Amino acid sequence: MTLDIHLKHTFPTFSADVDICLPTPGVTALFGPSGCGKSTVMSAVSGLLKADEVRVVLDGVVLSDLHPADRGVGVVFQDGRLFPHMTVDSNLRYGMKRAQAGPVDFAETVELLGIGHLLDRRPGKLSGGERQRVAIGRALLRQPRLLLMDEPLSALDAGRKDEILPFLTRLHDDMRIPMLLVTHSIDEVARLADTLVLMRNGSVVAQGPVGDILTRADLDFASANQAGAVIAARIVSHDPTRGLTKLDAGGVMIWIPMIEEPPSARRRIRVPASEVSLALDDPGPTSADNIVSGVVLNLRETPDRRMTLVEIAAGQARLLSQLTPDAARQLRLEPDMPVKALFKAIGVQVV
Ligand SMILES: Nc1ncnc2c1ncn2[C@@H]1O[C@H](COP(=O)(O)OP(=O)(O)OP(=O)(O)O)[C@@H](O)[C@H]1O
Repeated sequence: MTLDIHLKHTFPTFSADVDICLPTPGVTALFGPSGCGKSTVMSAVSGLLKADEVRVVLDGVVLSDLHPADRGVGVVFQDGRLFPHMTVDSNLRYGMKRAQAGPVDFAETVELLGIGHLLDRRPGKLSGGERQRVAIGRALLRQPRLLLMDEPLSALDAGRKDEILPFLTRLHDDMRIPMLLVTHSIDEVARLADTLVLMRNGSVVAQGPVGDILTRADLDFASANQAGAVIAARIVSHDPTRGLTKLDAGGVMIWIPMIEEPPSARRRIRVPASEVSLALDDPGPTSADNIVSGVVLNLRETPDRRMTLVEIAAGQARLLSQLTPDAARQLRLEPDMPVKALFKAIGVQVV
């Protein structure tokens, strides 16, 4: 099943020409610099923007042929936009009035978002994080076919983000509603998205599974020090004596600092490129808890020539290593070369 978006639109100083095909359900992140057209895509999908040319097809239903109110698209904005004169409970129920019957249940949503204790309050008496959770709840209770979230966390400080991210992760895991998420944060992408669409100047530069796109050495994440592998992993076992947990990440065994999750639990990990060193042979005693055998897929020097990015295939996983160009020359790296990727357990982020 897919969500297909075809969009052409020209503003006086900007044009968008976008073709996106996404798997559904799942979370897709639209990512790119300010002004590249992310919100324009969202507005065209919701029908808020009457685009010059637009076709949006969700699982065979041509949404763009429908009136915006009939599209079944839920939208969550940066600032929540709750009705200030209504309690949280009435804000939530407002969404339900126009909704068709659907799988989203009031009690479950309240529980999922942790807002049960807020039902009698008005939005003015909520924190930013609480307000955003209510806004997400209201959008969900409309039983949307598709949920659009335009920088839902960007108005919040780090503490509030940490408060709400686990709820979004649960949304991702528990609800099977396809979601489009605009974000500037690679951390949010790594935590929440399955698919990543990278935009620049009104067009799509790359789209595909998050793990594939973030490890591509030819994209610009590296310049911003944001490059790294995102890998779906399964917990294999714990080693309490070493204080480490072993994960199976696409057939590659990776050690991380011990976490309290039962074996078989699934977690995503992110291995930043800056954490990964390379060697040609087994390095002997080292502080790297992980020594992963792989093969160089490709390498690229960044335009400012300050670093070389090396993409490595290891099992089903892709790793990315960020080296100085000098180190890459010393190793005489080239595609198809076998290498060892070295990184510490504490360098791996569990997201
Ligand atoms: N209604 C409009 N009229 C004229 N120009 C517009 C309009 N809406 C957006 N634009 C222009 O289109 C371009 C893309 O805007 P858009 O909001 O889609 O970018 P964005 O990637 O979402 O940016 P940001 O990350 O800053 O939110 C910008 O140059 C913006 O000025």
